[in-house]
Amino acid sequence: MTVSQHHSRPSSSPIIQVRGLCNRFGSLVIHDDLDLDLFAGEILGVVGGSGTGKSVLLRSIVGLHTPSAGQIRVFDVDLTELSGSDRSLYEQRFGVLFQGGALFTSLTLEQNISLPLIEHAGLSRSEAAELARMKLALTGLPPEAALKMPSELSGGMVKRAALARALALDPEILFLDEPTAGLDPIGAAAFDELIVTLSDALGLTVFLVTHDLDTLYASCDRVAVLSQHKVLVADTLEQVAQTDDDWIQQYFHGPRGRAAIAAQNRLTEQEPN
Ligand SMILES: Nc1ncnc2c1ncn2[C@@H]1O[C@H](COP(=O)(O)OP(=O)(O)OP(=O)(O)O)[C@@H](O)[C@H]1O
Repeated sequence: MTVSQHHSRPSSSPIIQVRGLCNRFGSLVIHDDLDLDLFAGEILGVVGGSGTGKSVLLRSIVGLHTPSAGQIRVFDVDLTELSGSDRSLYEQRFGVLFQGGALFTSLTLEQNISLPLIEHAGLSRSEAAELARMKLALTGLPPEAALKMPSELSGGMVKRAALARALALDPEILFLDEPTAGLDPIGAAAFDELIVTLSDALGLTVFLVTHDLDTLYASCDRVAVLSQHKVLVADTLEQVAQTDDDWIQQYFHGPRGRAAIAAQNRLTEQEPN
């Protein structure tokens, strides 16, 4: 059984519905009438060539970028129509892991994770510290990591700490922007597995922007491909890989694609029946 087969299949109710999304920067059109659904409980991998607007899509959904046009319905509410304070109540149900982790370099890991708990959940310093240590343990970090500064950690540990911070406020939807970028293959595989385990254990829905084919094979229930300013296809890996599109064919069936499929097949063969 592969890691992804451990994961439950998506339910039928979309938790996020993006409709007619348009994003332009001056004369540069990024998204034009883009539609996308994210289903409760699924891990959706979002891929596409460089500059196709994967990060802009993520930032539009989580409220860090105001789209040029379109609707973003989350939990059945159109976030683009809400005022700032109403919107931020919904946004607290999101956890976001940015590229590079974005931890405060002058704070220990425990302080980094305590911060949102003190600011948004109104916890005392000691309550927040206790919960922060629990979140760090959840992401597989040893207890002594709590008092370390980000600069004292390996890249993989920084990612785990940033994930712990994204999970601080018990989000329902986790957004990950290139979570395995910069990790070695072993660290990346361990991080993929952690995402699947946490998604299952915590009932998280995951929106995962990646270039990493191994991540798609190991973690994702569905894959959405951004191309020609839209979501060209959003389906299971097997279906997407068969789509008649130049970029998709090169991506899935080029040398790296073939290597990822071969690695996945070897994993499947090694598993006990
Ligand atoms: N605030 C901004 N102002 C102007 N242009 C922007 C802004 N944000 C993004 N862009 C442009 O929008 C395009 C899409 O950017 P985005 O970062 O979403 O691409 P991506 O698909 O995530 O790319 P990559 O895979 O390289 O990370 C790029 O051409 C980028 O330069």
